Amino acid sequence: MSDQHDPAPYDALLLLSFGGPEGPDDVVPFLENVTRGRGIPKERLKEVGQHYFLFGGVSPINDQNRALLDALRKDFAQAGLGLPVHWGNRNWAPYLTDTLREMVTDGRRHIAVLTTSAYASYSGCRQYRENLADALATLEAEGLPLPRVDKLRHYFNHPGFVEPMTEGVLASLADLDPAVRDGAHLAFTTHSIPDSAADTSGPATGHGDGGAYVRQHLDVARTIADAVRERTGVDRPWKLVYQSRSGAPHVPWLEPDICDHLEELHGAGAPAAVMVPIGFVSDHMEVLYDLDTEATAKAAELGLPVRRSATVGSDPRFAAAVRDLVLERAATERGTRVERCALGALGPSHDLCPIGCCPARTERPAAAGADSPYA
Ligand SMILES: CC1=C(CCC(=O)O)c2cc3nc(cc4[nH]c(cc5[nH]c(cc1n2)c(C)c5CCC(=O)O)c(CCC(=O)O)c4C)C(CCC(=O)O)=C3C
Ligand SMILES: [Fe+2]
Repeated sequence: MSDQHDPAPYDALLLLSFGGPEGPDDVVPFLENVTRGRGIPKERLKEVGQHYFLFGGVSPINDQNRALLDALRKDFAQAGLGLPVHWGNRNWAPYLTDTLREMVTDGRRHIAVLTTSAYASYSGCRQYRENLADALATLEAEGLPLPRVDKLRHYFNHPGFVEPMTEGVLASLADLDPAVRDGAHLAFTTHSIPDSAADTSGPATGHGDGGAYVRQHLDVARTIADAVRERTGVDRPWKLVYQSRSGAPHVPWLEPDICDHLEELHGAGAPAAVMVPIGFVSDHMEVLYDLDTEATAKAAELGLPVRRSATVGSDPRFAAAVRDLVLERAATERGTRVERCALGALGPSHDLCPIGCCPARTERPAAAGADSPYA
């Protein structure tokens, strides 16, 4: 971890997230926000709406972000870091534009941004950068001073993100019947995205073959599988699989789906499986419905014992990792050399997305990258 304690030049941290409905009346407008201009079939929207209604129209994601905010504030205070932490979303209140306006009105001028997506991809990275550009354009039109916004690097391989998940897998294994524990397979899971989006994820130099999105997930999966093998003395088979597919059926998305994978494992005689949601930062609806409800029901139907391991959520080690990322980037911005923590084989990700990183289908302004129209 970085031993610097100076957040300068930053005067605030912005937690930038997805947002979710907080009651039944929010569900349809939320889904309209998410899918505007994205060509999602009506049938899929109806189905996803039902997932939310099953939980009273409330996504857990907002409370999980509130808990993360608390954890970050507590961690920063304990470390003597006088950095205010704010929160804004892409798709629901508190909206990013409103939060950024408030921050600027309060005098914030150089803001570090943490997104609740740890990996490269259009949805997890550039789209947030586009949201930042849109918000800056609004403030500009309102005649407000523009802050500089710096997006913190992808943290998929930061020990504060990976290690709590490794412990989660160990806990899930311990929770399985000893008779099936050693034979349990590890099914690492993440959000499916279109093949085309995966292939163009990350810097242009690494495009093709699933791009940075797949490579980064494979690296985390291997790191966790290796650590679990070392800690348990058992070498378990593992695979990276996908969930939460949407889009039109004729468009190829990353496969296999977790449910198909469970079926295949069962067919091949696997005695049990642990589903490890490495693609997600908290137990939001994609975890609660797609894994804990749908995939778990599928496993029960098959008679395959499964457990779903924990996401980092507001784990204090994750909060400390965020502090490390802020201080690391602050030191870099000041021109100081600094240690950049990373597990696995890929090394620390870039600070500034290069031109052509995770391109959009239709090019739009994106902030906090080499192609940003803002300083
Ligand atoms: C890579 C990725 C992440 C992980 C990174 C990250 O965390 O950012 C993620 C997270 C999330 N996705 C979420 C919800 C939804 N995603 C949708 C649709 C889509 N996601 C996509 C990708 C991702 N999504 C894509 C390519 C689409 C197709 C439409 C498009 O190209 O934009 C839809 C529309 C209906 C549907 O088709 O499912 C919904 C409702 C929630 C909130 C959950 C809650 O409420 O608790 C979260 C955290
Ligand atoms: Fe999504």
